[in-house]
Amino acid sequence: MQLTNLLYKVPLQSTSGNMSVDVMKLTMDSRQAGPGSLFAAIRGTQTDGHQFIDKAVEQGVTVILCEELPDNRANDVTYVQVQDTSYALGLMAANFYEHPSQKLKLVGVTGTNGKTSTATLLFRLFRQRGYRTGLLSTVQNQIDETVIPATHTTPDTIALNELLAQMVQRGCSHCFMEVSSHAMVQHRVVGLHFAGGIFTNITHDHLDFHETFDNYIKAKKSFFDQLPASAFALTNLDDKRGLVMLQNTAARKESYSLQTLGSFKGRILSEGLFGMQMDVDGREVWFKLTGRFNAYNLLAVYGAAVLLGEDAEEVLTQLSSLASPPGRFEMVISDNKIVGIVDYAHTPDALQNVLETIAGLRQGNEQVITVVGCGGNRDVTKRPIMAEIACKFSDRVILTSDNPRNEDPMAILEQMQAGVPPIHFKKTQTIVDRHEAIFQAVALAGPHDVVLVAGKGHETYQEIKGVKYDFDDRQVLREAFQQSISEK
Ligand SMILES: CC(=O)N[C@H]1[C@@H](OP(=O)(O)OP(=O)(O)OC[C@H]2O[C@@H](n3ccc(=O)[nH]c3=O)[C@H](O)[C@@H]2O)O[C@H](CO)[C@@H](O)[C@@H]1O[C@H](C)C(=O)N[C@@H](C)C(=O)N[C@H](CCC(=O)O)C(=O)O
Ligand SMILES: Nc1ncnc2c1ncn2[C@@H]1O[C@H](COP(=O)(O)OP(=O)(O)OP(=O)(O)O)[C@@H](O)[C@H]1O
Repeated sequence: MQLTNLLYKVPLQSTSGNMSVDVMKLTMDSRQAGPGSLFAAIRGTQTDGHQFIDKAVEQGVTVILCEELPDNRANDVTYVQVQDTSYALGLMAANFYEHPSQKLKLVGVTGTNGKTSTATLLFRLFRQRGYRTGLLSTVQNQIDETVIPATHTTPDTIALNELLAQMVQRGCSHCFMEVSSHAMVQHRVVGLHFAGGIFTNITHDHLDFHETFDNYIKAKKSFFDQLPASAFALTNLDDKRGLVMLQNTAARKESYSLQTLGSFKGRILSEGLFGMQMDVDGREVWFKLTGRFNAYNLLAVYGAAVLLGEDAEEVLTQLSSLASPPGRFEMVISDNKIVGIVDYAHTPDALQNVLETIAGLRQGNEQVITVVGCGGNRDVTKRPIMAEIACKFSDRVILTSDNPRNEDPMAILEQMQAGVPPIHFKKTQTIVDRHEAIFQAVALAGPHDVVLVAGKGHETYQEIKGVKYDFDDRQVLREAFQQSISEK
């Protein structure tokens, strides 16, 4: 695409060099730059892309997009200076891929918890209704039946537009995507045309990146601020910040609630480990998913589908047959009836929700045994809080490693231990090795007891010092169940 076309609607500060050059590729990584490509220099969290401009030029790059022009400029390279490279790159990526988001009904889901569940349920529902559909989520990206591994919750702006373009090419009519707060701050969705936005909830998370809760709220809200008037903005009225999210949106304001009068209303009538009965806008429906948090997700999915023009009754019938997304309250039951639950709860709020849900489903005096850890190189403030929550709602707790990444696993566990109240010391154990921790939890369990393995959900690896080792909580649980049965 000719550079001038690529720069359509991009606010420029200055340019130098040939503006009629053809750009065949966009990249924000100098290592990927070469002849025919445009290298966007982005100031990141670890380093400043401007430092790699010379490298990109050495490799024969055609265009440099930057905030600060280098002193020594190459004659055969075009330089485009903008105020904010990430923002400009967002607009350019949409231009480059010819605005795929305008050719789809694109719905974004944002919030601390429930994004993957809500987006995945929408994706499955729309596929079941016969639409070719796309999904961009933490667990995986998908174009109809084709699975494409995901590296981020929200891909970078180039990858994102490319994926949307592939969806259009494959005849998709809808795409459901997660919009993380990181994506908003880094302008990953700038230039996209959304048909709708959904807010799930906001609680303590990612303060390592946003620094204050206020900044985190602002990042989430900015998604709704940028929605067009033609879109819907569907919020959770039961969340304290539900209405704040919609304060400045141009989109049509819609809401859902389990407690008050929203555009879409739900009520849990009864629930068990294997499903729940709800009243949704006056219709009684049985869902395979359980727990109050899933009631919110289902209501958001139902509301969004209706706002996209689908028939309410048909939507509810089809939703009732859908199962949980991978690693979200996923059950593994042993032959001797120990109930294993693998859940991606890696925030204090999610952990509390899952444990409260389990407590609500208890029928007798079954024990709840929780195995939980916290990731390394991420928000440290949640570590003691998660340990405290685990203790408050469980009969036995095993603190263990999550993805320690580059941190010392024992140091993370010490920070978690600091949150264990003295009255709970006796029921708490620390086992660094996650495999051993899960085996120990199963060894402590009897029939009908619940072993909750929290934090890693669908992940099939454990990341230790830059290496991803094979590790799947569901698989380890199955092995532990087998061993416990052969020993008894
Ligand atoms: C904190 C964060 O969001 N980081 C993302 C960011 O990296 P960064 O800002 O640290 O980049 P950097 O390493 O400082 O480099 C700055 C620039 O120099 C460039 N560079 C660097 C080296 C070089 O030799 N040449 C070169 O050009 C880099 O390509 C980059 O453009 O930009 C990179 C390129 O898009 C992302 O891959 C990276 O995601 C990292 C891997 C990450 O872990 N992100 C997580 C925190 C994230 O985004 N999470 C949210 C979900 C959160 C949730 O809800 O759970 C997500 O949407 O996935
Ligand atoms: N609506 C909800 N409210 C609160 N907790 C939820 C909700 N939905 C799911 N959860 C809990 O949060 C965990 C993560 O759910 P989910 O993956 O859907 O959220 P997410 O927002 O996509 O998080 P991430 O981007 O980190 O994957 C689940 O395993 C469950 O414990």
